[in-house]
Amino acid sequence: MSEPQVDPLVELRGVVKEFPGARRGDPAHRAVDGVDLRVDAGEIFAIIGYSGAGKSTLVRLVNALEPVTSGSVVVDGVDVTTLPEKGLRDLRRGIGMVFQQFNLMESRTVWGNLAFPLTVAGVARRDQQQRISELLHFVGLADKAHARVSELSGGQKQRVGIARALATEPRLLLADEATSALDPDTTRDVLDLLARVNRELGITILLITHEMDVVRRIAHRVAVMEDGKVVEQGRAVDLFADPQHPVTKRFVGTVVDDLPAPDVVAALRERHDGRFVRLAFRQQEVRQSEVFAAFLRHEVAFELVYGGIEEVQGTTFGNLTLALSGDTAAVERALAEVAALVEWTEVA
Ligand SMILES: Nc1ncnc2c1ncn2[C@@H]1O[C@H](COP(=O)(O)OP(=O)(O)OP(=O)(O)O)[C@@H](O)[C@H]1O
Repeated sequence: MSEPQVDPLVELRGVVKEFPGARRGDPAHRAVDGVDLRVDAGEIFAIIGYSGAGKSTLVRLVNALEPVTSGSVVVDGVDVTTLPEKGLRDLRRGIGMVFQQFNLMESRTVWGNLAFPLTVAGVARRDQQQRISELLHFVGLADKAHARVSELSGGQKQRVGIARALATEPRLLLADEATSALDPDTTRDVLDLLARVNRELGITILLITHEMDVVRRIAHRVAVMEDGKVVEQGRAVDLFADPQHPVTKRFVGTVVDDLPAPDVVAALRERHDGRFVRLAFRQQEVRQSEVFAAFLRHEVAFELVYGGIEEVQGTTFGNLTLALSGDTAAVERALAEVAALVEWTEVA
């Protein structure tokens, strides 16, 4: 079955960005190295990579804060690499930005921070009132309108940051490490808010992060960057279930326990007899109960010693390491049946 056609909102083709070397005569530094990327209207697309991978530079090319060295960047049907000044202003008005350090006017009130982009966009004062009030309700800060930003918590500041980004009704939101300065609970709240922005307002979100948990929680699709290149991209569920590139595997490993480390296995062996096998649950259709029933039918005792099941965009997957004990032949028979349901590997 072919996927339904969705219009791309952002399309990068063969994009290269070089910065001049630090000293004269130094070779140019390629921060973005031949990137092809397509963000569909209505989705949450994540770019993940370690520090220096080129994520921030890539995002700055999308809103044309930096010119590309070569390649094309098309946003909402317009090639931004050739836009004159007026076109750039229109482009940026259609793109909301959310930053790691919030970039708010700290000494001004929440209201003042939200009024600013509206004034710049030429929205009359009486219309600003209505819009700001809607925005504050949407982000859950209706009672903070007249508080100074400096009095707010980090999570509240980021809510203001998101409200400000939404003020001029953009089609696209660029979020650069929007939750990296926040604690885990606050991160969850802010990610929930971004998911609502996407779902309820229909705004496309391109976010960059170095945390796979952010991807797991809200991204529909993801691109993994290393050394300026996209090394792997696809649906978030597919990348979690079957990462190919070593960098992707490392990122997925931060969220999903893969195999217990050798010292963990050694410690587990002191407490558990029998064979250790790892079961890889990769599809929603495979129910754990069916797998466990196979062991029970063959009178094989099992104990879960490591791993866990995660959920990504409604699909469950994960790895469970079991200690199996029972008659050797019975264990073999049970594993033969289990192999028809899930992939299993011996844990040495
Ligand atoms: N204005 C600039 N001049 C020179 N080099 C730059 C400039 N901006 C970025 N770079 C270099 O380009 C590379 C990619 O940087 P970039 O900030 O895009 O990476 P990143 O993946 O966003 O990492 P981080 O999360 O640390 O910001 C780095 O080697 C960086 O030093």
